[in-house]
Order: sequence, then structure tokens, then C-alpha cells
Amino acid sequence: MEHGPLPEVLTQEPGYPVTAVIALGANLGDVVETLALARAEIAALDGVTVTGESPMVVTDPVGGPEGQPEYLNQVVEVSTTLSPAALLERLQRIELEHGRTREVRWGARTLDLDVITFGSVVSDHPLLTLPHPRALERGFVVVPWTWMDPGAFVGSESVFRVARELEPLGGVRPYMDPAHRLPDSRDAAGADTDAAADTADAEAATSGTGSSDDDGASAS
Ligand SMILES: Nc1ncnc2c1ncn2[C@@H]1O[C@H](COP(=O)(O)OP(=O)(O)OP(=O)(O)O)[C@@H](O)[C@H]1O
Ligand SMILES: Nc1nc2c(c(=O)[nH]1)N=C(CO)CN2
Repeated sequence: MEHGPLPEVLTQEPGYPVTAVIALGANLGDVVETLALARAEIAALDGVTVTGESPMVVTDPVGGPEGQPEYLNQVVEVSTTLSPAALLERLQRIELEHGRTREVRWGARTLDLDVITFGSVVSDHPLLTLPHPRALERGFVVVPWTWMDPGAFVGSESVFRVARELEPLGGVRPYMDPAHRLPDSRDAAGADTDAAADTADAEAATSGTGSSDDDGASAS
């Protein structure tokens, strides 16, 4: 799609480090590994320093086709001397390296990287809209974001306040590394000590295909 030249606010390097917030999401393939690689690839970008990372969350899909797997989501904060457009371009390159294709709007994806905020830059350009226009409607963005930075604001809007409103609606659970899970009540009762069942749980938690009730990724 042709959008014409980008405005200077998106193409100009700031000349000093600016704080930007990036949302990561994945619901196809080995999502835990993908997010770990993506974090490392963002950290390795020239002109980008990662200054904060939220915990990972397992989230119900919002929008898009019925029946897509749960997402693993996370938010990271960076300090960057890149322009907003250059940052987006680098992130899209990382998405592509992870096999990201754009077929269905809000469809399942191996990796999605969205720029949520870039300093105080405001843009309504379709190539890079800032702040991200749907960020404050999305529990999968604001809940991990407020865990990372309870004092965050988007314009005059407190991310904490928005997260507090969205969190009770559900759909966002802390990701629990299967290796660090406490034994659950079934284990304690000795009713589920089968090693094969534990392995299946662990695989479901990292495949992105498990259900929210039995994937080992939800809070317990
Ligand atoms: N803040 C932003 N962050 C990332 N992409 C953006 C942003 N604003 C506009 N875009 C544009 O949106 C286009 C579609 O992006 P993408 O395929 O990641 O959308 P999506 O993740 O399916 O949906 P959503 O935009 O609701 O998160 C990209 O090509 C990009 O140019
Ligand atoms: N749970 C969840 N739902 C989504 C996500 C996402 O990252 N997580 N991304 C979308 C498009 O950006 C659409 N829907």
C-alpha cells in the first residue's frame, strides 16, 4: 500500500536516547523460545538498549479467526537513538526472520512486534501510528506493562489504571515455566505422578497449542 512520504517526526533521529515500549506476541511454534530470541535480537540492535522487561503472560486471543491458539505476550522497554521509522523497520525485519507472514488480520502468528510508544511522539500515519491506537484496549499489553512499570503513562492516561479496569475481565495469566511449577494438588494427592502426563503438560505449555485449563502455563 502506498502511503506517501513519512513525516519528519517518524524519520528524524532524536539525537538523544528516547524511551520506547515494544509489545511482543506469538501464538505459533515454540513461543517461549521465539520470545527469548526476539528479546535477544532487539537487545543486539545498534542504537537500542533494553532497559526493562515485563514477565511473560499467556493470553486468550483477541479478535481474529475463531479457534486460534493462546498467545504468549510480553512488553519490553528500550532506550533508543533510532528514529521511530527505523525502529519499526528493524522490528519488522526480526518478525520476518521468524517466519512472520501477514495473511489474516489478527490471525495467528509466529511473532508480532508492535511499537506501543516512542517517547512523546504522536503520529496518525498508517505505517506507524503512535501511541499504538489499540494498546490501551488490550489487557495483553497493559497488564504486563504495568507489572514492568507501574508508573507508566500514555499521554495523560495511567497504564496502571487501565490495567486495573481490564484485568478483572480475565484472559491474561502469568506464564509459569513448567520447570519451576510447584507440585499441584493432584501431585500432592499422589493421583497424578505419571511422568508422561507431566511431560505432556510441559510440552503443551511451550507449543502454543494447549488449552488454558491444562497447559501448565496458567497460574496455579
Ligand atoms: N505502532 C505500530 N506498531 C507496529 N506496526 C504499526 C504501528 N502503527 C502502524 N503499524 C503498521 O501496521 C501494519 C500491520 O501491522 P501488524 O500486521 O503487526 O498488525 P496486527 O498486529 O495484525 O494488528 P494490530 O495493529 O492491531 O496490532 C504494519 O505494516 C505497520 O506498518
Ligand atoms: N491475546 C492476544 N491477542 C491478539 C494479539 C496478541 O498479541 N495477543 N495480537 C493481535 C494483533 O496484534 C490480535 N490479538
